[in-house]
Amino acid sequence: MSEKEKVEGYVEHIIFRNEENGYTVLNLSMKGRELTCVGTLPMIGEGELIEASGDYIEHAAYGKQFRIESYETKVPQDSVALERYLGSGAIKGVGAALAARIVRRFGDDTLRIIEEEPERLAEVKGISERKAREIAQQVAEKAEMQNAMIFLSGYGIALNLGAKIYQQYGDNVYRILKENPYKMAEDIAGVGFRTADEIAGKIGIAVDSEFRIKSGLSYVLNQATAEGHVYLPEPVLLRRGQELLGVEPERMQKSLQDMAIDKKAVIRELPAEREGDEPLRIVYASQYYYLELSTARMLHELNITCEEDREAIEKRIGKIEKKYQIELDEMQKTAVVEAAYSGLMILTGGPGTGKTTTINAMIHYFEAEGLDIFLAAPTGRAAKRMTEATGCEACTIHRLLELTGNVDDSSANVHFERNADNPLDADVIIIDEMSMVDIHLMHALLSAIVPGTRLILVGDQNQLPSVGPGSVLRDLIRSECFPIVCLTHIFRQASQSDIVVNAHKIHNGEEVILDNKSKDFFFLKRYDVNVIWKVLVTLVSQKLPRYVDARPQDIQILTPMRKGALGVENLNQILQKYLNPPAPDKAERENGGNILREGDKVMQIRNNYQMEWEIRGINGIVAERGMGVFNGDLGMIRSINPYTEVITVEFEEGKFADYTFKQADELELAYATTIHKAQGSEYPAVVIPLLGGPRMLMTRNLLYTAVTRARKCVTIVGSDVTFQAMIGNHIEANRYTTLARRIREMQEENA
Ligand SMILES: Nc1ncnc2c1ncn2[C@@H]1O[C@H](COP(=O)(O)OP(=O)(O)OP(=O)(O)O)[C@@H](O)[C@H]1O
Repeated sequence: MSEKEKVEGYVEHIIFRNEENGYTVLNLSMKGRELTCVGTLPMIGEGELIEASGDYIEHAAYGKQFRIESYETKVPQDSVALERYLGSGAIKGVGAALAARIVRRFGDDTLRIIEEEPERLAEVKGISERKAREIAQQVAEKAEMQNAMIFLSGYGIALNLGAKIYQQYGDNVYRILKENPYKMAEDIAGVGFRTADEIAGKIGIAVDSEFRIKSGLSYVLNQATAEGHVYLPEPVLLRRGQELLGVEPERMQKSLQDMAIDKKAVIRELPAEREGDEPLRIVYASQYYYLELSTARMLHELNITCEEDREAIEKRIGKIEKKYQIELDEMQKTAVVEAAYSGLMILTGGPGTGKTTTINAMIHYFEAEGLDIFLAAPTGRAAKRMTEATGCEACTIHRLLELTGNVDDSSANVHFERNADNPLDADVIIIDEMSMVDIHLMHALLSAIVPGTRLILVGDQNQLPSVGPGSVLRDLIRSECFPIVCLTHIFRQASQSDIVVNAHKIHNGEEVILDNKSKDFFFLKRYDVNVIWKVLVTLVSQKLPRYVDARPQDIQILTPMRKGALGVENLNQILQKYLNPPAPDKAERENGGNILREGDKVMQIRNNYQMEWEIRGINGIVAERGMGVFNGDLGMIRSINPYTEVITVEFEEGKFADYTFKQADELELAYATTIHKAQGSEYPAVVIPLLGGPRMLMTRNLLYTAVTRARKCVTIVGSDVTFQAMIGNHIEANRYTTLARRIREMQEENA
């Protein structure tokens, strides 16, 4: 390895800094000479003196630069530099003028005074004794932090991570790292088991250390929830643990017991499936055990029967049918009766079986009773669809529960204003698209509902399960503890639609005829990726917009995967190239390796409840303002302004939202999206490229979800073999959950 070069100088100017990873470009002033340096220096401020080592590199555009690998800040020695350092903003409450006065008073002795006799700073006009102590403390803290960073970098910890670790532990950092670096995985966002394990390896923590095993097992349980499981069977946990840690199962079992004693894990037994077998031990990360348990308890409490006269209910339904000129079939009527009777009821059914019609009848029924009804769905798009279908305002469940604070994609760490202390003030709550609700959200929802409020849960249990852990809707149905109405009849209008008919066939594993005689279901057999790409472009840009009378951006390509030739990432590159190529009048912005360009179709990829939008009328006058752009919302980039660093996106209904360049990572090109992402959404026309893929992914369920996203037309482009294989592939990624069991236990206990 070549000898590292060393440079020393003052940070003259910070040219650029990426706040997320601390990557910084700065000008270093070195005895009259200036040098551009680059590197990870998250905490360095202008005016600070640093000694850095690294090497010189030649950048194609910017010329000679110094690449910093490691550095140390130094306290400046001469009074001019010291004045600069103190006044640079590095010390809170000391500006340039005050720094000048301090240095004028103490000259070259300034530093010694600050370190050894800080009370004397009060001799300077404008500095009280208290402030003198504060300044001294800050200087000392900076020095301590510097030492900690040097210590951490000794274990290969990058500076930005080091800063986070130091922020969390302060002076305890030395003790914690030497004793149990795995604690970091629990305490610090961005440090997982693997990072902690790597550091532990360098520190020399034993492979079979208790801390390591416990942290590893917690990590495995956590990973399992990311796959949708709520618990793991002990043998699965130990096997995965062994793969991760390289430790024998017997050794891990002991740690597992300790975790249970420490309430980090809960161990339970499931009765053996076959007589004579041992019961199966299962392990939960504690919070999930209690999530299920209290969800089951709250469901049980809501599950009451209202005192209503069946005949009177049916009479009222009759009146509604007359008034709204609908004729409900027997099952639909039963659903409305059950809804009137029950504290909690479930309505399920596939596409076109009349769920929406039934919801509408329920709404009319309860409205006629003078009851307050709230409607909600798990995603913004699903809520919008519910609003359109019912003519009543529906919102997201998060909004219903008045989410506050920071939102990430998981529902795990969010705070809701509506909860057990401040429950929802409604007589009836109807939730649509229940298949997308995970155990966290269900728990939060139930916490905000008091017995006496009717809860009606509507969904299609054959859609893909929720992204988050649990399979709530299915478990509720499986428990057989609640009134359920399952609609199965496909109504006349719906039965003329091959989308609906084929969706049911796919679900039942029946053969789908691909003769292209349909008006709304097409299959284009193509087996060459290059050809498929071309077909997709023509379909989206020319054929389908005409066929379904929609704009090209309303045609949605849905693909099973993110990676690969027909994955989201690649398809978006190709479609962008053809549908929205670069042009001199179209501004662009690079975003995480991709280009965002004026005219691009984009998707918001996380819920942002704080994002402001406005609907602009003629002449740009604002007609309406609001907040919130949601995961899955689709829009078009209308402008990119490099000077104000703003990207303006027009979402559906003419809602304009301004993104700063920093917020651009909430946007993704959306010519193609994954089928998973499209859950709960509908589009006029859907195009599905299919050409092989992993068997675990290419399931009947996935195809069913994709097909049922289309309102007017489905076109599948690719291999009929893959298509048929998907219909035949009924493996469902089984989720380890015990909600149904807990519900039944709750019912038995209270019987
Ligand atoms: N009782 C009924 N009599 C006649 N037609 C009906 C009846 N119920 C529903 N329909 C018709 O069947 C079609 C599908 O109904 P609806 O939209 O309520 O079903 P859905 O289950 O919500 O479907 P999807 O999940 O696909 O939105 C609609 O055209 C609707 O008008």
